[in-house]
Amino acid sequence: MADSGAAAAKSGAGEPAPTPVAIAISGASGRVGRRLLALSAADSGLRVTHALVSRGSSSDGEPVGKLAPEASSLDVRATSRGLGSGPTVLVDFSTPAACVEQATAAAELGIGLVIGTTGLTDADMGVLRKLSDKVPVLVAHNFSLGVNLLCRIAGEVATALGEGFDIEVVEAHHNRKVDAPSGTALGLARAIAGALDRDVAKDLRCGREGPSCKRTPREIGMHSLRMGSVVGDHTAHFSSDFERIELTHRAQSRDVFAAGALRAAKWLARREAGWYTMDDVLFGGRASV
Ligand SMILES: NC(=O)C1=CN([C@@H]2O[C@H](COP(=O)(O)OP(=O)(O)OC[C@H]3O[C@@H](n4cnc5c(N)ncnc54)[C@H](OP(=O)(O)O)[C@@H]3O)[C@@H](O)[C@H]2O)C=CC1
Ligand SMILES: O=C(O)C1=N[C@H](C(=O)O)C[C@H](O)C1
Repeated sequence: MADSGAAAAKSGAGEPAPTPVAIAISGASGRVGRRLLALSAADSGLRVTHALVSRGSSSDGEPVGKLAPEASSLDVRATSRGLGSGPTVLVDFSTPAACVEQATAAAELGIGLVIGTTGLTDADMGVLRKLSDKVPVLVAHNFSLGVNLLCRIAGEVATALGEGFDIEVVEAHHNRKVDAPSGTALGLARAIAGALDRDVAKDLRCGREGPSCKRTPREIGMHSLRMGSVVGDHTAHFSSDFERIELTHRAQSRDVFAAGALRAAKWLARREAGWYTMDDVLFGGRASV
């Protein structure tokens, strides 16, 4: 590991350094996957055992240093051959289909799951829920502290304002993002809907078009912008006829997602089988901030 010397020094004379948590990264060749490799290589509390890529990936067989130069010290090659024994936790930032496939295989081996992939269907979520009978599973639409705080605050603002405010969520992302609305925007809408006793299945309205699309009082509007290299912006708008509140989070670097997911992996490595969220990691599962 890159700073194992520093870790030994930190642990104090005579104290053995804690055993690093062994992780596999799925989606290792992706935008987030590469940052996961880079940050884990610099973390003496982690050991990367596998860097999973798709069958047919141009990265298959490459040393991980080719995917992220900061990970050149790791003696690991990207592989499409799946997991063997070794990792305690699988960290997945891939595609919905790959996520379900890799997670199912990992759970068979008793490996815990940290899932960052968005665009999962209800059926996909059902599969992951079932896997949590066997292994610890943590699914998060966003691993940043700020977004998880934003969701809580937005729920509290919605409760305090009550009815009478129009609510619209606007998200912006880079032009390579495949799913819309973002998982985070959906999570934000769910937090607001929960606070107001609304139901996203009925009250969420994605976009508006046409001659008769006047908003209804209960609807939560949702709008997705795709442009350039935006890492991830989310705003919840609350507006009456007289005043407006806008709660905004802007991610400035993908490292905020990668660092949050690695923190979650270390936390999950010590947990029993079950279903967990970032609330458990960041706020100890407390109901309010
Ligand atoms: N929860 C959060 O905080 C965040 C979630 N995300 C989500 O994470 C996901 C990935 O995002 P991003 O990194 O930008 O996307 P990318 O498209 O850059 O990366 C996804 C990677 O998955 C790989 N992949 C495809 N199939 C498989 C497979 N069977 N096994 C392993 N890897 C596979 C692909 O490449 P290859 O073919 O080379 O394997 C690709 O590199 C998205 O759903 C995104 O919305 C993104 C940011 C933050
Ligand atoms: O695809 C992305 O990039 C992101 N996806 C996540 C989402 O869908 O919410 C999180 C983040 O906003 C970046």
